[in-house]
Amino acid sequence: MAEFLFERLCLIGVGLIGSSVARAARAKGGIARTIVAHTRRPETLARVRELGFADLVEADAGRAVEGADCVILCVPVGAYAGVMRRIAPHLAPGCILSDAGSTKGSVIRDLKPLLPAGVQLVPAHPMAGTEHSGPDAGFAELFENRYVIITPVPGGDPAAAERIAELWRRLGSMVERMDAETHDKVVAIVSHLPHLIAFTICGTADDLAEETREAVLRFAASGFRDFTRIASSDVDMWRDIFLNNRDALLEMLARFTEDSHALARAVRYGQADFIEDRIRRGRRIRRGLIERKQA
Ligand SMILES: NC(=O)C1=CN([C@@H]2O[C@H](COP(=O)(O)OP(=O)(O)OC[C@H]3O[C@@H](n4cnc5c(N)ncnc54)[C@H](O)[C@@H]3O)[C@@H](O)[C@H]2O)C=CC1
Ligand SMILES: O=C(O)C(=O)Cc1ccc(O)cc1
Repeated sequence: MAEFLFERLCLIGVGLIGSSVARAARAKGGIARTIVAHTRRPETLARVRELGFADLVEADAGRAVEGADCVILCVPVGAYAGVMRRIAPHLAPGCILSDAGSTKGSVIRDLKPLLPAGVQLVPAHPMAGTEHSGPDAGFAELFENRYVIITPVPGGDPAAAERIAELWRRLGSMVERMDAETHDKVVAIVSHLPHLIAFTICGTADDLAEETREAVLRFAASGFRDFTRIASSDVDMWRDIFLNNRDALLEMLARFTEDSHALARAVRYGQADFIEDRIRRGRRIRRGLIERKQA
């Protein structure tokens, strides 16, 4: 067996996710002989050097990917096409190009047409994260016991997909395979819609505080506080997710809106059974997650 899974692992973007991959790869060992990190901004470059989770830090994206046998894009999904145009001429034949983006249909749409011959695309999405961003926010244990969804591209090399699966297993994750369309629907309901609701409810409460000139937010109880954690997430990342998972997100929002109207109707007409049933369902789902150690 080879000493390392990859000789040269290049991370394009080393915020929460990219820096956690680097930290976890270092901590686990045997994953990459050399870790190269690319960041655009000079301040981040200096900070990444200081943090020391990469062997090489490179300001030029093209130079960063040269000679890499695995490149992982860890930037907001709206930046993919631009990044790909810069790196494509420098990708080595035999290289595996993967990513950590939260949408998958758009990633395949933006990367596949620019893929050089001999480079394999293996899109992936770690279902792990926090509301924090930037290279200081990452930690080696982030992917431990969390799912990673791989969405292999039609006609892609199964051996390349297996190497990316192996990478994530070695970082501590459980790997599932899914087509991109199913992935986008699943994450629209479990991740993207909850964020949309959190951003919205915070705005609604803020408007109310202004209107009543009362400190509504000062008395925020724990339910609201939980929403504010989610709503404090990174602006660029979430703008790009919403714009790049538009259809699935709008479909889930329409279903949610219908269901919330049904509950509103039950409240209006005093239908206690209906209300109780909805609350019980929520409790059941939470219990299920706790039993599976996902909450
Ligand atoms: N934050 C989270 O909880 C999770 C995020 N993801 C996905 O992972 C990716 C990275 O997210 P995070 O690490 O959380 O974001 P982050 O904001 O912590 O890091 C992103 C990094 O990319 C850099 N960047 C942005 N545009 C760039 C460009 N055009 N060229 C080069 N660098 C650029 C930023 O300066 C930043 O350092 C995103 O696609 C996101 O959707 C996936 C799972 C969880
Ligand atoms: O912090 C949270 O609650 C998250 O939901 C983290 C997260 C954000 C984006 C993803 O694509 C996956 C996980």
